Amino acid sequence: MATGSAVASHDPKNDEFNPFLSMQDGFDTAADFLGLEGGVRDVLSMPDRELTVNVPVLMDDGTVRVFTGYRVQHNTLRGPSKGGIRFSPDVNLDEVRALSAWMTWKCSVVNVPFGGGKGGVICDPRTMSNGELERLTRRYTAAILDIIGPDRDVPAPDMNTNDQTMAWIMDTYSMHQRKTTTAVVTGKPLSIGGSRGRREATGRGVMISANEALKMIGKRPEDTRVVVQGSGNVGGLGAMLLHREGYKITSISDMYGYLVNDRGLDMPAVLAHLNANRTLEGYKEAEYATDGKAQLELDCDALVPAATENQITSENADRIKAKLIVEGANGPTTAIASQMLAARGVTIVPDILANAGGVTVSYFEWVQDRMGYFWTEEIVNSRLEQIMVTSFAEVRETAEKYKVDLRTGAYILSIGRVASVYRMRGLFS
Ligand SMILES: NC(=O)C1=CN([C@@H]2O[C@H](COP(=O)(O)OP(=O)(O)OC[C@H]3O[C@@H](n4cnc5c(N)ncnc54)[C@H](O)[C@@H]3O)[C@@H](O)[C@H]2O)C=CC1
Ligand SMILES: O=C(O)CCC(=O)C(=O)O
Repeated sequence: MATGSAVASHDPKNDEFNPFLSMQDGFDTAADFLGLEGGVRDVLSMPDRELTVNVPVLMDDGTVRVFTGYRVQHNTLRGPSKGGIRFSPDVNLDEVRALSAWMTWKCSVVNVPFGGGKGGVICDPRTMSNGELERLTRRYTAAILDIIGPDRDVPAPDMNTNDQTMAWIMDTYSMHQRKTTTAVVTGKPLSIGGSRGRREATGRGVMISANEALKMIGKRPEDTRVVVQGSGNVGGLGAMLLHREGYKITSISDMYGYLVNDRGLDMPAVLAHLNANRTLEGYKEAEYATDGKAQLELDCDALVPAATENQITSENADRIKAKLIVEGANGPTTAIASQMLAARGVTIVPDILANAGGVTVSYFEWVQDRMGYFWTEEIVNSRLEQIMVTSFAEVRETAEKYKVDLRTGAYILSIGRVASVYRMRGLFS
């Protein structure tokens, strides 16, 4: 069997920015600490299954365009694969492979009974109408239909997809099954089997992780100035919840620019402005700037990258001023940058822990759909808090035991759990 590195496109100049290689760097380090034997190591370092589809979509102007999409299932040892679907012009197979592997480790860190999967479609949703997005979503769903399902692989929202996208997926799948099957996706609208609390869950998990990290480094939310990159589901709602908790959000961005106010932003007002205008620009109570890269280097106590991969790299790691980074996005810090920051004593709460609130409440949604019995928001939030706090403590204990940073601790904990299931189930021979 080939090793995982054989599947990643290898280009020495761009290796730092290949998310799959970044993921493998963390995997290899943890596998060395765990002394993982060859066969288990090989099988866990590469995806179980990769599906590429090219789907024709009727555009509003009467033409037909073909869109390429992927669904990668990294691992199903602990349960059905689980993970979001993103729509973006930057989607590529190595990215989806990395994201699917991170889902395996994430589900294992928070100990929910899923493996990891991820999907993506190369498209620019900003230039597409609602009708075009619906037709694309339905054709993509039909193309991956054979490999998804409540007991196989359960998609969810990610960048540029939302509860409406999940409703279309659920409906398309259900039409083909000839029965309503709500548990095929999570992150759905409440009226069709969504869970209370799922929309805010990833941001809530980021907030809980920040609270736990502050306890660890001996700081209080009121004394913590936070810069947030991204103002979508994770960044926007995460910033709102941090603000409510007493943190001072001094800057927030979207893909076009960022706001700064050293006295702290009024987050409800910022999000109301963003909802009304689709841009942060024009918000009166803060400065607005467009050089997004400079935002990450602003003076602050904590940085929450909640947009996309490869934002903190060997290029800017030395100029990052934050002493705490809570990774809302998947893979925002490259492996090299992570080492540079660790050497400077910066604490990083890694993505597979910090943003695991989303998949945790997705798990709750899947359970509720299968029971046909729905929980109150208080129950969802308190169970989420319990899982996040326990997982943080377990990652911290593992990191202390092996004398490593939190990222390596999280990888050791999660890969160790998956490997033990692998040994318990036995090899198919
Ligand atoms: N939605 C979810 O439940 C989860 C999402 N994530 C991860 O969190 C990240 C963000 O996802 P969502 O908030 O769901 O996406 P989203 O589409 O709701 O929001 C993305 C935000 O990032 C901004 N953005 C995109 N590229 C940027 C750039 N280069 N610089 C600055 N801002 C940029 C966009 O303008 C937008 O504000 C992704 O890495 C995703 O994989 C992780 C766990 C769960
Ligand atoms: O809610 C889920 O199932 C997965 C969300 C996701 O894609 C992620 O955690 O990166």
